[in-house]
Amino acid sequence: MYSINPSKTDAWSRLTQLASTYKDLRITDLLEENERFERYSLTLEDMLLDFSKNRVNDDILKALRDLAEETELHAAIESMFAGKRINETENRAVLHTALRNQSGHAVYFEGEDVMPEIKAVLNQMKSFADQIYQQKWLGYTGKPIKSLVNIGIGGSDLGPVMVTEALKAYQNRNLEIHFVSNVDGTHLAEALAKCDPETTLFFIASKTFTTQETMTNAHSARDWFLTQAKDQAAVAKHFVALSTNAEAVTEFGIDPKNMFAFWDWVGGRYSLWSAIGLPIACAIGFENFEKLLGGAFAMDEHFRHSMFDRNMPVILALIGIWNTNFLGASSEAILPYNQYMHRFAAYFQQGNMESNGKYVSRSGEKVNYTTGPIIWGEPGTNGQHAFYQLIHQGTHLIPCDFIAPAISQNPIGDHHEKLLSNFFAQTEALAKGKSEQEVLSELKASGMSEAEIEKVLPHKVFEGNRPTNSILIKKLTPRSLGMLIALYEHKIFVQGVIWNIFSFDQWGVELGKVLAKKILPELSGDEEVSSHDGSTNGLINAYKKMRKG
Ligand SMILES: O=P(O)(O)OC[C@H]1O[C@H](O)[C@H](O)[C@@H](O)[C@@H]1O
Repeated sequence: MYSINPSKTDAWSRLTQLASTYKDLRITDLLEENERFERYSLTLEDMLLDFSKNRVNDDILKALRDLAEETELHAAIESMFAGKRINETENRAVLHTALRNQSGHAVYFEGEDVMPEIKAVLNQMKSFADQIYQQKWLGYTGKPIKSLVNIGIGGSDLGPVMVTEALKAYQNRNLEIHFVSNVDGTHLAEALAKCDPETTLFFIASKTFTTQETMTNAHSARDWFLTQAKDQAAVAKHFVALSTNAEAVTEFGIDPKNMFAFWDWVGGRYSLWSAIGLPIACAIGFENFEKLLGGAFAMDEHFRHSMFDRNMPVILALIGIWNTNFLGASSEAILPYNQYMHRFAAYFQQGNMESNGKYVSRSGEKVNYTTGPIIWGEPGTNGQHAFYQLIHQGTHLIPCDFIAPAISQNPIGDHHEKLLSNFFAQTEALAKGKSEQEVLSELKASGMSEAEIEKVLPHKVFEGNRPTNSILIKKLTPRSLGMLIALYEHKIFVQGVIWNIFSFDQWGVELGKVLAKKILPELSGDEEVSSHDGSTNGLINAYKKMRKG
């Protein structure tokens, strides 16, 4: 892939100038512009993206689009969809979009259409998911499966957890689903305490089938199962594997018939669309899983074919770049006003931070600009009572995405109106703030003394001018969720292209893994350890003393 330093482009110089020309741009003034909302919002099906509450105007947006042109975003998009090996440091293509390609057209990788093998796995998933969803799959004693346990971590956990939680309204409630990711035995123990081996099905989800946490949990789960079942042959009815590594799956003892394959051109954090999505399909039914894929496909088409000025992922990405590189934001909050979406921010924490948390450019040099922001968030309104204080009055600029469905799946009294009134109020408050004059007249009207007013006044003033995007969807359905996820995936992709980094590798997670492997044998026995730095030796030796009880 080509390497273009964005900071050397004409657009970047212009954006730097614009940041100084427009340093006093106020969102409230911008919102006075004629038809700002109409011009600064986009719709796709039932999804509305309002980006009008940002510190951007037409000049800035134009320069941002020029930046996308100069960094050859068009070509990059085509390279991804065309199955080029854009993940260069792992020499892999990036084709999660093929997994949800419902166009009926071929997708080629190295001259071969990948769609037949994708369809074959989807069919295998369908027939399995149907049996689980309809509770026709029987365990070794003839009882139907009731508990589903997904054992996986990172991309083999966060996507399935986030989606099954988000789509709980579609779940077969006779099934219980548990997710075990942490190698902390507590995670497995607590899940197994709710399960009966006769009616439990384990999904061992690992792209590589070598991840320490997952394999440890998988072996312990199998031991737990066999303690009761006592028959190796029973494993076939209770363990399935979701992986790219057929050899390791067979070695673990899972029947190849019970393996659901995917391919090395599916990145872990982009894998919920693949066999990794099997627990989702089992929980909500395969038809709903297909609708999820369909929503993502609709966003893929929009992303691939829309002009940059009408392109939701591109707009979100460009505004993010403006906030990060020209307004100095280092973090972004994702705030869904929907309790079902409580793992959405955590999911995109991995999506963003593993993808764009890189300081080395595509040509191998250290970058001279900021790349991926820190991503975090919690559902509204809970966050309002926890961390919004800092977003409103802290010293950091934290651009926020607010997401909400118009229709609740649980319409109780006026809960939803109350929820939505907070959703609208927060973006308004963040933009507008509260001036000294407003606070002053309020305090005067309350009858407060001059001295008291002087004391509290500065604390009650809100500068405002905090940028937000609002995403409204009609209802949280498999389709709209699919669209939303793909929207953020493509935003991350666009930003990685412009920042000139490789978004699809994750070498940064390796070092700690390697060191942990080295330390593990040192933890057995009571001998003092001296092979590390003073702090690490001290900690290990203190641990050895403490564990004696
Ligand atoms: O699916 P697996 O091969 O078990 O990998 C699970 C996870 O672990 C790795 O360390 C990566 O950081 C993640 O991107 C990946 O999703």
